Amino acid sequence: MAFDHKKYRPYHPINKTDRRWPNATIEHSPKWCSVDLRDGNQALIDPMTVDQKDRLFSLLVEVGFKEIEVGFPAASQTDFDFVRSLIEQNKIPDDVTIQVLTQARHDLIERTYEALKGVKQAVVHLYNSTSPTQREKVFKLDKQGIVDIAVNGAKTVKALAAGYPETHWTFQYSPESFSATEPEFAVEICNAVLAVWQPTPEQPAIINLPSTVEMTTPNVFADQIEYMHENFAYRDSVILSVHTHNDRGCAVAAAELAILAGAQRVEGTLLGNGERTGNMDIVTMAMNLYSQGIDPTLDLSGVSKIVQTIQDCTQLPVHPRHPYVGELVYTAFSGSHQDAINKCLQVQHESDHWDVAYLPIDPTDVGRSYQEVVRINSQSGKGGVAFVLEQIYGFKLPRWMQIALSKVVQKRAEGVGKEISVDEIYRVFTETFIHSAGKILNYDIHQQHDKQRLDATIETPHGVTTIVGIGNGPLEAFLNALMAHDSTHYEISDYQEHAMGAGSKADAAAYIAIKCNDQNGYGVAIQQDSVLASLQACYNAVVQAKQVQDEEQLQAS
Ligand SMILES: CC(=O)SCCNC(=O)CCNC(=O)[C@H](O)C(C)(C)COP(=O)(O)OP(=O)(O)OC[C@H]1O[C@@H](n2cnc3c(N)ncnc32)[C@H](O)[C@@H]1OP(=O)(O)O
Ligand SMILES: CC(C)C(=O)C(=O)O
Repeated sequence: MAFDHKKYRPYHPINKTDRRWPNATIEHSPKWCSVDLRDGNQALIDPMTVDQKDRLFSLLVEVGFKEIEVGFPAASQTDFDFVRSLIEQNKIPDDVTIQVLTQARHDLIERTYEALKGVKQAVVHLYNSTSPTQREKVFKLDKQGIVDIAVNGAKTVKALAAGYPETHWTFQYSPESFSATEPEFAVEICNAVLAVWQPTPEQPAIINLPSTVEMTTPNVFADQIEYMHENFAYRDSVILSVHTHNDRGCAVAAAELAILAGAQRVEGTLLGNGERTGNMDIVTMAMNLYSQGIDPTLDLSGVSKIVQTIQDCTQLPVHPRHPYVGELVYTAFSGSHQDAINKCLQVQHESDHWDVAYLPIDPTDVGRSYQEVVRINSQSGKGGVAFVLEQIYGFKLPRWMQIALSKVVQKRAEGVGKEISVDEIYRVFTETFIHSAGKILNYDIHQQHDKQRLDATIETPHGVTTIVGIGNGPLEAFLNALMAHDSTHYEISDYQEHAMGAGSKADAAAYIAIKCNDQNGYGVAIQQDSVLASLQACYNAVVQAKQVQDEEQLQAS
C-alpha cells in the first residue's frame, strides 16, 4: 500500500506541566528580522540578481525593518557582491542593521567578514544542525561532535570580529533543526555558544530557534520555546528569536505562540516565501497584531507595492486569498455576508473602533477600496447589489427597491452563470427602472380650491400627449390623470427620495412602488426638480408594471 500512514510516527510533545504561555497575551510587537534576501532567496528557482536584491532591500527599509538578513555572502559571488554594494554605496540607513548567515566553518566565516568590511553595524549569524537525524545521518557525529562544531564556529566568529573594530558586531546563533532537537540538548549547545560569546545586557547575543521543518502543532513549539526561555544561561543578555517554517501551514501561529512563550524577536519573509512551503509570513503576523490594536512597527499601508515588488523579485505569484493582501480577501460574493457588511459600514463612524462583520480590518488601511468589497454573482443578495449601487453611483435604494432590483440581477446572474460587473448591474438597474418608454416633458400645477390640478406633457413612442388630473398633491393628481387615460387602477404603495450628493444643486433621486390593478411596478428617476423626479419615477413604475404584466401574459399564452 503506497499511501500508508503507518510509515510515520507521532512527535512526542515535551513533558511540560507548568506552561505559562496559554495564559499570556501579546501586548506589543516583537523585533522583526526579514530573511527575504537569504532564506527567501535560497528557495527560489532563480536566485535574485544584485538588482533584484537591491530593489527588495529598498522595499524592506521603506516598510520599516531595522534588521535585515541580506544574504549568505560566503555562499555565492552574487551575495558577496550585494553585501559589498550595500556597504560601499552607503545604502544602509544608520538605524538599520544588516545580518548575514554563515555555516560554522572557518573559511566561510572568514569570507563572511571580508564581505562585511567597513559596515557600521552587523549581525553575524552562525548556525549548525542539532537534531538526532542531522547528527546521526548527515554529520555522523555524536552530541559532543555537534557541540564542538558550534563552539569552534562561535570562537572563530568572535576572534575574527576583533579584526574589524570599526564595526559594532552582534552575534547570533541558530541550532538549526531546533524543533526536532531534544530540548535539553538545545539548551546545552546554546549555552556552550553563549559561554564563548559571554553576552551582557549592553552587548546581547541573539539565540534564534528555528522550526527548520515544522513538525508539530504550534502549542508544542510554544512549549519548546518556553522551556528554552526558562533554561538557557545569560537570559538577560540574550534576545530570544524564532524562525518558523510553514510545512504544516502553521508558521504564523507557531511564531505567535512563541511570543507568548517568551520570544522577543521573529524572523520571516514578507509574504512567506522560503524553503518548501515557506517561512513565517511577516505581513500576516504584523497585520494580525495591527487588527488587535497593536502597533506592528512596520508600515504595511502600501500593500500593492509590496505584492508587486515581491512578485517581480521572486517570480512567484501571490494567491488571491493570501491573508490581508490577496486580490479577493476583502471581497464578499455571498448575499448574507454582503448584507452584513453593508449594514455595518453604514453605522461605522471614523471615531469608532473598527467593527464590521466579515472584514477583520478596514481595507482602505492597506490601500484597498470599498468598491472591491462586494462583487455580485448568483450567490449574492439584495444587500450586496444595493451596496454596489450606493458606493459607486450614490443610489440609496429603499429596502423594497433593493428586493425588486435583486430579483432582476439574480435572474441575469443565473442566466450568464458568472460574476456580473458593476457596470452591468447599473445597466440592469437603469434599463428596468429608469429608462421607461415615456418622458415627462413638462408639467404645470395650479391650486384649485383645496386640491391641485396637474397638466403633464408626456412623450412616448406613440407621440406626445398631455394628461390632466386633480388630487391632494402632484403625485395623486398625476395618478388620477393616468387613470382617466386608461382603465387601470393605480395606487402608490411606497415612495422615497434623496439628494444625489450634497449642495443645493444636487439632483433628486425618487423611488416609487406602485400597484397597477394586482401588478407591482417599480420606478426610479433622477431630476434636478424633485417634483419632476417623483412624477417621472411614478410613470416609470407604471411602465415597468405593464411590461411585467405583458411578459407574464406572453409566457402564459
Ligand atoms: C536551514 C537553512 O536554511 S540553513 C542555510 C542553508 N543555505 C544554503 O545552504 C545556501 C548556501 N549554501 C551553499 O551555497 C553551500 O552549501 C556552501 C557554499 C555554503 C557550502 O558548499 P560546499 O562546501 O560545497 O558544501 P555542501 O553544501 O555540499 O555540503 C555541506 C558540508 O558542510 C557541512 N555543513 C553543513 N552545514 C554546516 C554548518 N552549519 N556548519 C558546519 N558545517 C556544515 C556538511 O556536513 C557538509 O560537510 P562535508 O563536505 O564534510 O560532507
Ligand atoms: C539558519 C536557520 C535559522 C534556518 O534558516 C532554518 O533553520 O530554517
